[in-house]
Amino acid sequence: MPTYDEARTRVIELAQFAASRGWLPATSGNLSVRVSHTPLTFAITRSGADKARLRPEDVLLLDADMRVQGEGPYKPSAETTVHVALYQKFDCGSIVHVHTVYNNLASELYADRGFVEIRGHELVKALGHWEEDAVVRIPIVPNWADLKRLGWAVAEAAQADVPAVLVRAHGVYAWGDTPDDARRHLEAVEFLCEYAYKLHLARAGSPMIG
Ligand SMILES: CSCCC(=O)C(=O)COP(=O)(O)O
Ligand SMILES: [Zn+2]
Repeated sequence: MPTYDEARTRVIELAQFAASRGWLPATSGNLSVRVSHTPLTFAITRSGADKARLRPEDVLLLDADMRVQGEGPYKPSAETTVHVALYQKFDCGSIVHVHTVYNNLASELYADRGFVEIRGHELVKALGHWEEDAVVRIPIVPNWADLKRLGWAVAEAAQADVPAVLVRAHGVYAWGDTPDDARRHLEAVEFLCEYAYKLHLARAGSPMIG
């Protein structure tokens, strides 16, 4: 388990990676790394910070009741409720949340179905699915304005074998045992959302594509 200082550094590295891809526009997104299991503590970005330019003081140490440990002027992410709900459901070590055009488009396109389905695509291996002809369903939940409700909804929809949940017309939460795992899962889900959306367009434009 990392120390708070190490977890802060990992959070900043994750944010720099996501920002380099344009996945944290206009101060959106929040990122966290677990520091301890029992009791749960984790390092998470402060609310409203520009995640592309995080300073160490923009990453706060919190407990399971979302109380900031230590002194300081900053409030934790407004979406800390989702991080706590996921840490409590899974034994994961890191959670990343980003807003992108393709995860928004895929969530909107398949909102009524409640999931984005990926069939027989190589990149589902990055999500831990190595079986032949794997079918992976990434759940979609409504974008509840009540953030406690959003946290419950994401945790309820989250499946142990698919490390991501889409929030309709908002963004995606992805997680993993380590910050590197969370990052890999995020990259795979972003790729697959773009693929699912473009495949839908291609099929609509050309009945030859099955
Ligand atoms: C300007 S983005 C709206 C809030 C949001 O969805 C988000 O991810 C960032 O919220 P935070 O409180 O973590 O800064
Ligand atoms: Zn958000």
